[in-house]
Amino acid sequence: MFSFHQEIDEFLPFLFFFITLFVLWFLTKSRYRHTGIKNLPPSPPKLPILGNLHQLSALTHRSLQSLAKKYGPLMLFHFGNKPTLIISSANAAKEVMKTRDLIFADKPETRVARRFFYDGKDVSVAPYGEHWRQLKSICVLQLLSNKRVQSFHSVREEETALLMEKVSSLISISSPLNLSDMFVLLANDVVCRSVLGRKCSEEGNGKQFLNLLREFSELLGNVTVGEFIPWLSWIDKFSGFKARVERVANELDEFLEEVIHGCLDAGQDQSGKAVQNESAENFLDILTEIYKENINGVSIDRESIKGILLDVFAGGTDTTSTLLEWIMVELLRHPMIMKKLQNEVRGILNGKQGIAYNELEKMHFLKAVIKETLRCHPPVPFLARIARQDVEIMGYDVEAGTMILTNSWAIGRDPASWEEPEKFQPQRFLNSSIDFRGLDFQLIPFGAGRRGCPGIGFAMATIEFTLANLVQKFDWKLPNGEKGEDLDMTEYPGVTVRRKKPILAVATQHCF
Ligand code: HEM
Repeated sequence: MFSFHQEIDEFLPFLFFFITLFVLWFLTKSRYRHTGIKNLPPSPPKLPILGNLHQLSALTHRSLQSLAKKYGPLMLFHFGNKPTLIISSANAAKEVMKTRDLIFADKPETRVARRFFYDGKDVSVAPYGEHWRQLKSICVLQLLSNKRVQSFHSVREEETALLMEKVSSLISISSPLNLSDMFVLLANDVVCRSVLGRKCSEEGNGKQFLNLLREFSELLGNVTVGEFIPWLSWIDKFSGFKARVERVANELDEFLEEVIHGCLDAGQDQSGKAVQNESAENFLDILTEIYKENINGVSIDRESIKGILLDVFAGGTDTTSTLLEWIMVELLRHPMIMKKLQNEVRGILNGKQGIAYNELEKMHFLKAVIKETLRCHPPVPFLARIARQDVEIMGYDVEAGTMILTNSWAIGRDPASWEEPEKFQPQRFLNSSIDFRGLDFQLIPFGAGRRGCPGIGFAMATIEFTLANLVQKFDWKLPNGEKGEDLDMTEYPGVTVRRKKPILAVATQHCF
């Protein structure tokens, strides 16, 4: 008989062999479970727990551009332990938003976005699927199609005329004009009148609404530790971030409830309530009809209505005003370009005051100025997506669930796509077919593919018309003899990146 010790002695080599096998199997398995893949994009070194979060500055588009110069146009980041692919070249963007658009048709669900957009019940962060498709097609057909955009022509004319009157009236007091504030008001009045048939800014809490939209953009663009490392979310509470999100979300909700109250609860016009609509059927009327009647089998609930309204108010206000602001900043920095633009616009209009849309079509330099501004200052610098399955991009493996951030700001300044990318040169577009509608991936300020912006036509109609009026009727310069080259170009972070300081300018009436 073997003693116990003898048994152990003989068994030990076997035990050792099996343990080694098990450890090897476990290590291999866990490695593949974590990466699941063979060829990952290059990554900057990361810290435990934080991952690469410490490498981001408040102006994330800039910090990621610098890192892309070192690590290449596809970089794998970890926000906490969340894998995030940063795209910084036109070719890689095309892979994501064209070649494999369907795989990347989902949007990341951040806590802040979920809170603001009623758990993805709107268009912009809704998961890809039937609900999103229905809401997006309602937005396009009922508000943003060419036909609808043309039907709001008189709204744009009236609001632009008001802006011109305001500029004229302020010239006499010869103090600088705050163009930033004027553009926010103009963009918001145009979108509110098109959507609701009335101006939000003229209602009791209208001014507060504009401030709320600004704060909303700032909070939505924030990268917080708690978002990516849930057990550290107490930091967001401690810093007051969570409380700010709650306050802004509640105040926005209150505002949206008030806005739709007239249509949904007060029996529409029958009650003779104090809701003054300009047209019998505006966008909100259509939304509420669908809500009540389930028209054509489409159904939306009250939260979806609020989500869509927030999409179009935010999409139509902050982005449009930010772009107008950057256009004027660049024109004031480049007086020769301003002069060339004025010559074009004044030449085509030949002293005439009103501007017809077919005249805008002839203003090629004006369109080039807008494109060049969108290249240098895309108001929304990141296009966010989620990989819905494992996929390969440009030879690299990307895991399902990876967040994709396409840095359209960096792509617009990529020397591989643009000559002298840091220079503001609208003439580069004069003999070029490159456009911003999502087909030329070196210029994607509106995104591209299924999740691309549906508001391009709406935004461009306002921007072209306003810009043509501003440069036709007035001459512009910086206040206090400030020189263009000294203008502070510091940006303010947010989901929309605008200039940190409002743009102040002095206008003089042009004599025809
Ligand atoms: C200069 C003006 C504008 C800019 C720069 C802009 C930019 C963008 C960008 C970058 C996206 C994300 C696209 C992507 O991920 O591929 C987007 C989405 C969107 N935009 Fe705009 N936008 C502008 C004006 C507007 C306007 C005027 C509206 C409506 C009134 C609007 C409504 C939307 C909506 C609803 C989405 C979500 C689309 C989806 O997820 O399917 N935008 N916009």
